[in-house]
Amino acid sequence: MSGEPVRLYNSTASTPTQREAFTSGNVPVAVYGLGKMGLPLAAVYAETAGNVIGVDIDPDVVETINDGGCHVTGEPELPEVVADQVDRGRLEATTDGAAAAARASVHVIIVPTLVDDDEPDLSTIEAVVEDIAEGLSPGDLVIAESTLPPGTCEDVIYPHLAAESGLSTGEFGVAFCPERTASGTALRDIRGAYPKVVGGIDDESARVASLLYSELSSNEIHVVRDTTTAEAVKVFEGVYRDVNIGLANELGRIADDLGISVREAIETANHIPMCHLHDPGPGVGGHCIPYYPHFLLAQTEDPMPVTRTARETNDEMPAFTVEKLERELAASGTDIADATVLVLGITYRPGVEETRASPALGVIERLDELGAEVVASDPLVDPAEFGAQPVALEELPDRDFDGAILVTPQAAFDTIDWDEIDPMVVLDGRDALDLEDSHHEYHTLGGSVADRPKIIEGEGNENDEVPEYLPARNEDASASTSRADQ
Ligand SMILES: NC(=O)C1=CN([C@@H]2O[C@H](COP(=O)(O)OP(=O)(O)OC[C@H]3O[C@@H](n4cnc5c(N)ncnc54)[C@H](O)[C@@H]3O)[C@@H](O)[C@H]2O)C=CC1
Ligand SMILES: CC(=O)N[C@@H]1[C@@H](OP(=O)(O)OP(=O)(O)OC[C@H]2O[C@@H](n3ccc(=O)[nH]c3=O)[C@H](O)[C@@H]2O)O[C@H](C(=O)O)[C@@H](O)[C@@H]1O
Repeated sequence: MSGEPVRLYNSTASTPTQREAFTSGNVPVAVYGLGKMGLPLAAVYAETAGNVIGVDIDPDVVETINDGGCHVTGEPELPEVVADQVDRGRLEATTDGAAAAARASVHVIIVPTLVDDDEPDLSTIEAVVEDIAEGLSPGDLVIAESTLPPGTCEDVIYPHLAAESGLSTGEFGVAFCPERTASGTALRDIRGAYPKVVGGIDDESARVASLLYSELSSNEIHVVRDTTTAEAVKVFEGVYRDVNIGLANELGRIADDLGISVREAIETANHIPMCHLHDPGPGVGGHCIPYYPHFLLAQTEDPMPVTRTARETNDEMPAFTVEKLERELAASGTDIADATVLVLGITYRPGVEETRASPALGVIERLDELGAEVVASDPLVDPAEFGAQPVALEELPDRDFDGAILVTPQAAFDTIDWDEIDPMVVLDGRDALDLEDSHHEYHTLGGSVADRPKIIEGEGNENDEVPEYLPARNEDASASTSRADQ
């Protein structure tokens, strides 16, 4: 970088000149939070603009990155990109957020927004805002990528930055540009798997953020009216998922009453575009989906019964799962209080080293309450840290279990030779095992798609395309019907 940092907010330079300044490293970018999302984001900023200062409060994280290492696991290509960008001096890390803020002219917030007793916890966000404010200069842009309760940028971040920095609003910009990324595909997602949503506290903030993300991402930039709308987009995506998982779990729970495989019915129903039923399971984990509904529930007087009930349904699933096993054990003459139960999978999703709100925690807790001896296996975390006795997969044939619950289908579980393990009652929470014909008593949550629908090829419709279903926003039903007949 040559000389003073270039500051883009309120810049009068031409757009090509501003783009050139950004991509040639003259717009230093500070990224606050170098975790599962922050490090991939910092890496893509570095490969795009070549002048990134990553900030994390964890000195081990900072040291690892400055040594060219990568502490985030399960992200293809990330270790190589981080090593290369650090080696070329395009990415560095520090624990000093204020010093990083003083050097940067774009500040990106990607630290956790958690929930404490169903109330959003913005303490981490506010700590980062304090750091940024110490180094904020006229012409800077602050971008929040952490998922936030709608209204946070406008009511908390923007005024807080102005008050703490002494700058007046209009001298610096704030934008909300949500992180639409899932662990395991972070680089692909950030580089453009999905359109990038941009909401500015003012038009100039939206302009600068759009310019930056049109360089980072190959996908469209969707500019919405303001930061609150952008915050709502992200939270709504998460609430949509939580509500639909709640519906899937509610349908899965009546599989036995209906005497069907609900999963087979779901897979078949999902062949039409107006149906996108999700998967039943033992619960909803991670520090995102279980939290996002509370970002709305906590800030409206409206009871929001659909959102609230789905959240409650998902929260009940770990206990429901254990009580289903309890019933099946009792039916085979075993009292769960005298049982030894194996729990397979503790992280919230396969291959992701994250246990926050994992259904396994509720499963272990409920088994414990019922008096069972709980043994568990997970290749990514130590079960002993979660109240279960660890067991290695190779030991399973030598152990005596009354029951087992599969919570999270880690890839390593494919190596289990179930024929070598003494018969037990198995409850497969994710339809991940194939034990129908084994010597175990096998049950699932919601049935199995082993009995997939038989598809008999048709002649195909005239234009061989699945007809559009949802009428476009401004079209009336007749127009859309005629479209559907096309
Ligand atoms: N994990 C995911 O799948 C997605 C997460 N998000 C959003 O991104 C946020 C971050 O998620 P992850 O990266 O998964 O979290 P994470 O827990 O993996 O990483 C957070 C990092 O921030 C650091 N940190 C905490 N306080 C800090 C501070 N005051 N200053 C600087 N660094 C600090 C921590 O040391 C940690 O390294 C989430 O809370 C969510 O809002 C959005 C999309 C996907
Ligand atoms: C709307 C949406 O799909 N959001 C994604 C989600 O990713 P996340 O890593 O939280 O995983 P997830 O696939 O939603 O799973 C969350 C939890 O829900 C469970 N789950 C998921 C889907 C399903 O049909 N049934 C089900 O029980 C999973 O087992 C897991 O315990 O949340 C991310 C986020 O915002 O943090 C987001 O970027 C991702 O795109």
